[in-house]
Amino acid sequence: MLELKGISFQTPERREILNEVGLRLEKGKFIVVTGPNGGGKTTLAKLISGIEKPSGGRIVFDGRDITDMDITQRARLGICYAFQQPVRFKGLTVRDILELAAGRFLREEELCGYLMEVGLCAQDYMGREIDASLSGGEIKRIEIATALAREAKLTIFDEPEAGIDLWSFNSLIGVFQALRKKGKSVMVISHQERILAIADEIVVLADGKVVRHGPKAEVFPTLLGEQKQSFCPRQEERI
Ligand SMILES: Nc1ncnc2c1ncn2[C@@H]1O[C@H](COP(=O)(O)OP(=O)(O)OP(=O)(O)O)[C@@H](O)[C@H]1O
Repeated sequence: MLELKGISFQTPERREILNEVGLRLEKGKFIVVTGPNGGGKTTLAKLISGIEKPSGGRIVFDGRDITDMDITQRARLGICYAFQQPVRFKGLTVRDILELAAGRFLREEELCGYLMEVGLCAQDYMGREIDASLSGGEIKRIEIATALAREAKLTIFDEPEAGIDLWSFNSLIGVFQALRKKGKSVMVISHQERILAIADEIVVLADGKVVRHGPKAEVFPTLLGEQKQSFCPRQEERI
């Protein structure tokens, strides 16, 4: 359903962030992208969602070349990106942003359903404004509920575990599993062992390249070994 063909990205200063990344994500799969800080994971997510444009390569989604499409066109095709740092929208309520995400009016039981999935009581939160009065964890959960309401074919979560407590973390795992059950594709950028453990596939991105990609059973054990050795993508160059 999603195919990245030789995707490269350079900064305006011509620093290479991604170098000919090739990747295939099948429908209904749960894929986790991991790797050292600064490896290019968020950049990859921005390229898929259309926030950034690649300096080389093509992106194909559901058989269509989307490389030149903007973020809105890609969202219409069913690509949703949940940000690492959720956005606060002054003046809009939780109900408003969930309805904006769904693209229609939502009945109370639907709102309840989305908010319950992230452990929030609809009665308490529906009318709340998305402003500084909400805690970081609440904002994060609302962002995840918004991603659910979009019912996108592909949802990309960037470090969704950041800043949420253990209880919410458990419901986050439930959210991923629910999406997979519905046949949706999910790409999660994460360093979290428990998220890696439920992946169908794991991609390791380091120094702008895919250094490993395969079924969880193959990649996960090697990853644990690498973490213990304090993984360094440039190790070979240093030897
Ligand atoms: N527009 C830009 N201009 C300059 N440098 C950039 C730009 N975008 C990304 N970078 C750099 O590219 C590298 C990769 O960034 P990216 O955010 O994709 O990494 P990441 O793998 O998501 O890291 P982390 O695990 O720390 O979130 C970083 O060194 C970052 O500073």
